[in-house]
Order: sequence, then C-alpha cells, then structure tokens
Amino acid sequence: MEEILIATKNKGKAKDFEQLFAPFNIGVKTLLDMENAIDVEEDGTTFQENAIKKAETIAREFNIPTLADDSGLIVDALDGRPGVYSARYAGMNKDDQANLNKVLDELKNVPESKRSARFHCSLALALPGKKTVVVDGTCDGVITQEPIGDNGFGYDPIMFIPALDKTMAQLSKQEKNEISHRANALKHLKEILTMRQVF
Ligand SMILES: O=P(O)(O)OP(=O)(O)OP(=O)(O)OC[C@H]1O[C@@H](n2cnc3c(O)ncnc32)[C@H](O)[C@@H]1O
Ligand SMILES: [Mg+2]
Repeated sequence: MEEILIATKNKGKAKDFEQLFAPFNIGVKTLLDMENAIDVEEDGTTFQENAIKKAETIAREFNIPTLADDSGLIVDALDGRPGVYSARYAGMNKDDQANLNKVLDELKNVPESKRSARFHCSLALALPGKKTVVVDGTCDGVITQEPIGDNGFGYDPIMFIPALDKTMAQLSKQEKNEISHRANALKHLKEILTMRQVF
C-alpha cells in the first residue's frame, strides 16, 4: 500500500493519524485535502456500522484504500452516552466545548468513584475489490469535574487517565498516541494486515 485516504474531516483525528502513520512508508491524505468529498450521513447505531459506511462510501468515490474512524466517549453513569452520538451530543453544529460541558453538567452530582468512562474507536479499512476490515480499540479513564489541559481535541480535557495522572489534553501528541483508543485500534488493524500480508 503506497497511499491511504483517511475518511475524516476532523482536524484533531487527522493530526493523530499523521503521527500514527509516520513510521510506515505510506502517504496519508484526509478529506481535508480532497475537493468534493461526499458528506456521509452517520446514521448507524454502532461505531462499526458508521466506520464501515464512511470507509466504503469514500473508497468508492475516490477508488483508493480508505480508512475511516468512528469514535466517541462512553460514560458508565450515563448508560453509555454520548456513545455513537458523541459528535453531536449538544446539537448538530459540532461544538467540542458544548459537548463536553453537557457531559460535565449531567455528571454534576456523580462522585469520582462512579465517573468511569472509556473512549472507543472503530476503524474500517476499505480496499477496493476486497472485503472491508473492521477493528476496535478502547482507552479507559475517569471524567473530571472540569476541563483540564489544552492539547488534543473533543472530550480530551475531561478524560483523566489514572495511570498517567493527567487528562488526555495534558498529554503530548506522542504520549496520547501510545495509549489512545485510536492507537489501540490501529495496532489491531496492523496485526490483521500483517497476517494477510497487505502491509
Ligand atoms: O466523522 P469524522 O469526519 O471522522 O469526524 P467527527 O468529528 O464527526 O468524528 P465522529 O463522527 O467519529 O465523532 C467522534 C466524536 O468523539 C470525539 N472524539 C473522538 N476521538 C476523540 C479523541 O481522541 N479525543 C477526544 N474526543 C474524541 C470527537 O470530538 C467527536 O465528538
Ligand atoms: Mg462524524
């Protein structure tokens, strides 16, 4: 594989992937580099369904190997919300700040011992003419009382990682990419592709 298209318009994800793919000899493009990319409606009820739909629709449009990421935050005390609706939890206009404030608000009276959560990432790789490969990765944490840290994106400032004693937004890009849901999913994908000798 010489070039891969990441089917995302999210700048934060695009940066994560740029760094995650740096060790491989593969050119990485995202939808931020492409004109006229179809806007894929994320109407699935699972991360995997949405990832497959994004990857296959975009692979068909541009006819190159395409990787899609559907991800989100799962909070135990909120029965798994925001889950697949993470990107539009506070409304359709995709505002990271509003989304994380809604989570903090809903957890206002929940004690630390019950604030467990995890990030989930489903990756789908659509290779023209082949069956799409799907993998998952997760990363456990605890929701803070308020946002802490300026790095990363999305819900990173409210996701505390006990083992590192920092929120995701206090980690450097390198540190996040060693432990993140996205990094873990990519590890699984690499194992499968190595097994199938695609890489
Ligand atoms: O669909 P694309 O174009 O890839 O971009 P998106 O932002 O809409 O992405 P999703 O549909 O997968 O929604 C993911 C949501 O979960 C959040 N999220 C995903 N990965 C994250 C991470 O590593 N850190 C913090 N928040 C994350 C992100 O901010 C979104 O609100
Ligand atoms: Mg999306």
